Amino acid sequence: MDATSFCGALPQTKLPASNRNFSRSCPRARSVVSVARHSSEEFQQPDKLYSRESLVVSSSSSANKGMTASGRSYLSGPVVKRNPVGQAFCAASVVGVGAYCEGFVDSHLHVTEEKVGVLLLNLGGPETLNDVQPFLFNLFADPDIIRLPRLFQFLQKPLAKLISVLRAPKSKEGYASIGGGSPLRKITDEQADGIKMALKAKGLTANVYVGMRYWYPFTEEAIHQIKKDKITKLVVLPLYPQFSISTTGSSLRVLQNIFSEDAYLSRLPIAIIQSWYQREGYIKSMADLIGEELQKFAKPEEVMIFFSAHGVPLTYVEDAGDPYKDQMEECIYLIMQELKARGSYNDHTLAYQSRVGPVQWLKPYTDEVLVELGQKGVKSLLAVPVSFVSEHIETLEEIDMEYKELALESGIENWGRVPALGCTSSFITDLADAVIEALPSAKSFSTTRSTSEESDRDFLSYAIKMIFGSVLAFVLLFSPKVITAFRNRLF
Ligand SMILES: C=CC1=C(C)c2cc3[nH]c(cc4nc(cc5[nH]c(cc1n2)c(C)c5CCC(=O)O)C(CCC(=O)O)=C4C)c(C)c3C=C
Ligand SMILES: [Fe+2]
Repeated sequence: MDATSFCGALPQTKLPASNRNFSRSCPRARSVVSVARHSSEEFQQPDKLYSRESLVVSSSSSANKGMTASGRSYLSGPVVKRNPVGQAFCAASVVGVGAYCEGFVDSHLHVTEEKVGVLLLNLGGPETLNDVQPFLFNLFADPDIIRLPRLFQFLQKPLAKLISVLRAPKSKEGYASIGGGSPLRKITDEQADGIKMALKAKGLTANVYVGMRYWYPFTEEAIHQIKKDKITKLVVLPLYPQFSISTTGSSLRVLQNIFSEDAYLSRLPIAIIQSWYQREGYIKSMADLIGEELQKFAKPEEVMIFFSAHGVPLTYVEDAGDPYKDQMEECIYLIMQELKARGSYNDHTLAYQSRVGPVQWLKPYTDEVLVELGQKGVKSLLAVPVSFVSEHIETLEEIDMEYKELALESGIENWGRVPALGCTSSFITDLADAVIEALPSAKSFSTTRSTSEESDRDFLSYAIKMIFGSVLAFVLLFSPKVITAFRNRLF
């Protein structure tokens, strides 16, 4: 077995002891987790900004509840901006990334009698060029990707059809250049096998399922199988380290819809790991990969580490309270702290890639920063994709081809790229630990009901949002900028 790979074979060597989490040493984080274990209601804040369909979302760390990030208090870094999103996924338990499992042995012994399932959530990608347009349709038909006010939601599908047809030729070119399809399904299946084996090696037998948001195997198929297998406890693990409304949030909304309408599923104890970007195992695995790539440069200490994250539209963060940007910044901070602890003091920067459409996205933009760095005289650059843990079109085509070419044209002479984590064994082991830590907090979906007062408040905020949203959508949809964007094929 490849020393760094956990996929494809049972581990030969003794697995490392359960990875501690960065937040473990933080007493505050510990108390957060104990709330998560005993009362999911305390996480629910129904008047928060992101509750399109009263889906309540939350990242699992203390950082997302407006506290100083657990990792930061541990490392005594700067304080993170308070984030407005801090909600639990309905009645299901939300698990702190640093879930502190006192009495784990008891819980563990108990869970061995259960039929445990792990559901990995991911985006999905077209497997052939013929899949590209329908895949894009599914993506743009998602109300968490194109956020229309309720009044205009009847336009969602026609708009998705239009944008997917217009964008398909450009996307097809991209997929053609990486072999004719997305590698996402294969890699995610391998990660699922790896997690299953890592869990087994830790004494927990579990079925691991893959549920994709926009392509096969769809989340609905995975849930169908979970029901068929009569799973008695489920851990939901999105394969996005950081939470975004557009990724984890969207997949959880699908789950919420399915679970709320099914008697068996609504009683199934479920734990959701909303984000895990500050887990020690993840941070260390990222630092390992960066360290290895740095050594390939003639002068590693002179290399600029360039974190490139997938962007989201600015309104997600500024208006809808998406914690994505804060979590991303904290994640980069933790990785850099880890590198410093290992003696690497490289300069670093963070930029956002892959914007789509005419609206403003998180800045700075990757392409613009690369040009600026080249102009400023940076000669060696190591690109680090940081929002996704598999190779995909945006690493293989956008970074490896487009951005590399742009960087070299802009004066950067030495280019490197850190591979995605994929099946790196320390990473897979850490995800398995996250599952084990989450398990005791599983709660059934049906244990909490919203009060009538909450419903009233929801209705009021819905009415306000609908009125303002409609006006905004009208202005946006028919603005010259959007019309120009279509003409210029920005979509
Ligand atoms: C954390 C990761 C991701 C975020 C956040 C995200 C938001 C987001 N994406 C689009 C539009 C597209 N994304 C596409 C592909 C794609 N997106 C991610 C990840 C995130 N997206 C991945 C991993 C992939 C690739 C899957 C694969 O096939 O390998 C595409 C299709 C490709 C293309 O045509 O460029 C689009 C379109 C939006 C609008 C958005 C936030 C609102
Ligand atoms: Fe995307």
